Amino acid sequence: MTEPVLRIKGLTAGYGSVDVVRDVHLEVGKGEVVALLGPNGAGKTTTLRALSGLVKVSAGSVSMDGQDLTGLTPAARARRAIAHVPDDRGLFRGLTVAEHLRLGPRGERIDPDMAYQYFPALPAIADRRAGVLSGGEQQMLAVGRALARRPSLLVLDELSLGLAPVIVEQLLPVIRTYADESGCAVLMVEQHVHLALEISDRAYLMAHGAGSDSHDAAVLRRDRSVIQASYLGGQEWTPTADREKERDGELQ
Ligand SMILES: Nc1ncnc2c1ncn2[C@@H]1O[C@H](COP(=O)(O)OP(=O)(O)OP(=O)(O)O)[C@@H](O)[C@H]1O
Repeated sequence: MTEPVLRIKGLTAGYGSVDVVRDVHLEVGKGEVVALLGPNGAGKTTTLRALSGLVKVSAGSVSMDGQDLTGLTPAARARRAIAHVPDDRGLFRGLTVAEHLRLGPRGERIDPDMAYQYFPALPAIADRRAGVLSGGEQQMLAVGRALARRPSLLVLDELSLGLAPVIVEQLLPVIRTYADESGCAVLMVEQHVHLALEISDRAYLMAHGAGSDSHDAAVLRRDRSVIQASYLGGQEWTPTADREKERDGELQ
């Protein structure tokens, strides 16, 4: 079997002396889009931050292309072509779009054309400062900036935060296309479960700091019981989009 781009084994991590993520196992292959799903506080963001070296890991390992990243700083991991788009987007309000697309850790290749290719709306606003952009424009810039680094692993934390669903519906397919065309491995945390599963190959479900086995996204799209159990401990759960359709009488 070919080595996955990202392999997380038995990851236990947290803040101070408290581990909030325990024994999480996860893999993402070349060109795969994998969703990490789960309710608030499940430990999804902590898992992403741990793999990028931003949170203390007390057990387990994170490896990329078979190489253990333990002990590497976040900057060193970024040089290994991990691009992490945090949930606050990580932009500088006073810098323009073009300036953001020239930025990169020292010695790292930056290719603004990648950002402009995947987000054709960006060139027209290249001279605008990030602070005056709409939420959707900011998110295009945040993701575009990550793509400009030509990552092997793209880590996305709640792209949809603060965005209208219609904007999310436009953004997420770009991620799928990018993974297909570039071979980049994508790990994404997303609260819009329904939309995330539309573009994902597989998903892992987290609850109370623990992970799950991998689930095929197509199966989860058809059978919601697994997700229901993960999110609400068995309470009824329906994706927002489907709730709207149900209200409109489209679903039984
Ligand atoms: N900086 C921090 N210091 C201490 N505890 C934290 C810190 N950040 C998060 N936590 C705690 O760790 C647990 C997991 O949080 P995390 O943000 O990883 O969950 P999540 O699944 O991403 O949730 P959400 O979907 O709400 O963002 C929570 O109980 C949270 O309160």
